[in-house]
Amino acid sequence: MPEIPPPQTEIRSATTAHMSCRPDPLQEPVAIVIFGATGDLTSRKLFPALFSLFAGEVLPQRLAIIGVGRSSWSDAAFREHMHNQVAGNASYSAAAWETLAPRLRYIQQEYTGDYAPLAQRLEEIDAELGLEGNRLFYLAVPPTVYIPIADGLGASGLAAEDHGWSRFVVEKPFGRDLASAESLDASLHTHFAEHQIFRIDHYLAKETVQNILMLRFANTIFEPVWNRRYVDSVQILAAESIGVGHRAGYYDSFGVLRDMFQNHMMQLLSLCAMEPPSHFEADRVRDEKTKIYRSLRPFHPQRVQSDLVLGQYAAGEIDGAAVPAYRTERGVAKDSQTPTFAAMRLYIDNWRWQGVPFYLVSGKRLAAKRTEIRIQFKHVPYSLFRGVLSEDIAANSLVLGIQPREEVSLEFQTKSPGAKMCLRPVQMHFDYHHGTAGPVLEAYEKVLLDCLLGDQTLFWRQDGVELCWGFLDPILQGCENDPGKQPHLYTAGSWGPEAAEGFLPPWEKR
Ligand SMILES: NC(=O)C1=CN([C@@H]2O[C@H](COP(=O)(O)OP(=O)(O)OC[C@H]3O[C@@H](n4cnc5c(N)ncnc54)[C@H](OP(=O)(O)O)[C@@H]3O)[C@@H](O)[C@H]2O)C=CC1
Ligand SMILES: O=C1O[C@H](COP(=O)(O)O)[C@@H](O)[C@H](O)[C@H]1O
Repeated sequence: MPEIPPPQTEIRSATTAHMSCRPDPLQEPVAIVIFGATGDLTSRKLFPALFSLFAGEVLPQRLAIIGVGRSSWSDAAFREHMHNQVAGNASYSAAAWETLAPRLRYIQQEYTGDYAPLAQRLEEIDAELGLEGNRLFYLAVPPTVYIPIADGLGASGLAAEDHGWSRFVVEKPFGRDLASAESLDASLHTHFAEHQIFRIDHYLAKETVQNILMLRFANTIFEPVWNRRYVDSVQILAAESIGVGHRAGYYDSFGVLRDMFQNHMMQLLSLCAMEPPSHFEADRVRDEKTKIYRSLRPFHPQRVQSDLVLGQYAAGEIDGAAVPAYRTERGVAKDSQTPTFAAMRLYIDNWRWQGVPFYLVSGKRLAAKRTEIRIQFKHVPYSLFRGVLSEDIAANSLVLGIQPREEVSLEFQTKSPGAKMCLRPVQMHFDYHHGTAGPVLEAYEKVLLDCLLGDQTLFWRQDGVELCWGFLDPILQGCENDPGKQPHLYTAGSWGPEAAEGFLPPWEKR
């Protein structure tokens, strides 16, 4: 008998048109001013991304990367620290470093202090390097100092756009509830106009996340079935194997709902559920996302019990290594009730999605790092193979893999070769990296590039931020005021608490 080929079909790239996807070199001179330059985000993400863009000849030649912080670092210490962050990277080039290093400067600054000396120093660097007054202020600092920094920049004239542009980039969290998000926004708008404010969600810069809109709206075959008639459920999973690390102080007062759901999970949800915008343009795209947030069915108190499972990791093992319980992590309260896991079933009250459950699941210290979106289609309405097939016909699913592999796979049924009518589930599989002409931009490279281009398409707009807080606030209050809603413990290295099993079946096969 001939050997049956493996049940996997690979799709190859049909064209090399994506060659033109390499970013165009930026011409406009700029000073990139990073507040919190001595911190974790700058070291691990921002500087490596900037270095990679510079080595790839995307950043302009007339450039300064200016670290700002309370620590008394010198330019030399800043350069040495940043060099250590990139020296071992694949994109490292000694020649690029030699060219970039003189463009790195450090300025000591109290965040609540007088910003006149900072403004003066920026003027001097600007004049020295010919930066034409363009400034990107990136806040890689704890959210408690967002407002003092905005105030300082405003008071010293650095928010004004009289000579060149001035942009203000903030990391999440944008507040910790609706009221604080509104008040943060009001403070920022005292000094900056909306077109100057870039609210980052680095998930939007991940390749496969951007691909959701391309897949849906650059093809005709998916959209006709992308609705309640054919879709049984949509499952959005963002699983992490890491714990809270050095961020316990922040995390223990925020928890998974504020840390992952208010932002990344809501963005993934809206990209899957939104209507096609009339144009791929920042406000048209964000208008459609906003409509989804407005259509979220509110969580009544009973639904906090039935449609939400919270968890917190207990000690366990991941990849053969022992992992401590959340409550024993440094910086976490010994009796902490902060959830590190949540599984939520929500509904979108509009014509397209009426009755279709969306399952959102995210947690730390789970069995693996995996972010994916599964569009689970309905079963065939009627089987003409009854009595012929011994097994049930599995429903189709389309899986958009975001991490660790960026891929798309469609699962469907075929006949197994042979004399009998036997089912064979197969996958059509597209690996995002297959046939790619150039390196895929890392998320922070894309974020920084778009900030420099002034393109807000992949950034939050304040109405979306507020609508998502408006949806989550009653849930958070319901959980925090209900002693019966304490998180279920789950073993680190598992797929979450047993109580969540019904939310994203079947866990073990993932
Ligand atoms: N790290 C990450 O992976 C991610 C971080 N973020 C967000 O980015 C921002 C920065 O995060 P991260 O780099 O981890 O933060 P860090 O805790 O490393 O702090 C960054 C810098 O801010 C200054 N700083 C620290 N604590 C205080 C304080 N209480 N008051 C004033 N300044 C302080 C310090 O610089 P100095 O003392 O020199 O002034 C520090 O180096 C946060 O808003 C975070 O939520 C978002 C996504 C991922
Ligand atoms: O914003 C955050 O995201 C990370 C997960 O990001 P990823 O790109 O590694 O998936 C998460 O660990 C962190 O708690 C959260 O603040």
